[in-house]
Amino acid sequence: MESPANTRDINRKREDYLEWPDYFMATAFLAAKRSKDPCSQVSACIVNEDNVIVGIGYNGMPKKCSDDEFPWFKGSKSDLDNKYLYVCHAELNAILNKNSVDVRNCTMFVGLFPCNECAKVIIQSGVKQIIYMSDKHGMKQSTIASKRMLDAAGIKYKQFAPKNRKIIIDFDEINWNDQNQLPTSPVMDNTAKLEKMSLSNGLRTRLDLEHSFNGHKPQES
Ligand SMILES: O=c1ccn([C@H]2C[C@H](O)[C@@H](COP(=O)(O)O)O2)c(=O)[nH]1
Repeated sequence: MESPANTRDINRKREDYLEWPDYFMATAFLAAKRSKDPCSQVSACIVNEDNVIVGIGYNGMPKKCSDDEFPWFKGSKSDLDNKYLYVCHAELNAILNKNSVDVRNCTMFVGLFPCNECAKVIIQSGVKQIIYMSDKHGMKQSTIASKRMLDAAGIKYKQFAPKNRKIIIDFDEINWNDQNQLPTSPVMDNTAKLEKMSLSNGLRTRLDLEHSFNGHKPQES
């Protein structure tokens, strides 16, 4: 759990930082917020062996298939009027969105246990481990088939055990230590002033500098 801002010690390494697994699952859950699916917002975050995120995706209509025009129903009599024939699954999107050469030996963090179609793509892509949050469709044949294929392919899967049940993102938090900044030193040496001169715009800073050299001007280059 994060400590409230006003109880933090600004001189000690934070102990309440997000650990990798919570960070990756939270990243997946954040991406899921982009999904337009009214029932299940699913997403996947692919991480390589160096803990670098190499792909993120969520369930959504394919590119150029407007999510205002294609259906989000699931109970319509005609399959053509339901979402299932159209939606790209989160896992597929995450793999297609990869920003690395491939996703071999990567771990996939997913909200929902991958269906059989996603399992096929996961196996072919070389992902070696799946960490999932929910197995709510565990009794469905598509999930049973998925597990059968993943087992055969030697891909490990395990349910996520979060350290934090809730992670709150507060856009105002960046300003929490506004009042706790160390005061700037009253004695600024000439080196610092030279750096300042190169960083900020000309005349005023230059005049400061000339003043601090007690009248001995630095040579013009
Ligand atoms: O492995 C999966 C399985 C499903 N999805 C997507 C496809 C749909 O948009 C929803 C499932 O909708 P329900 O209303 O819960 O049946 O989840 C996925 O991305 N990956």
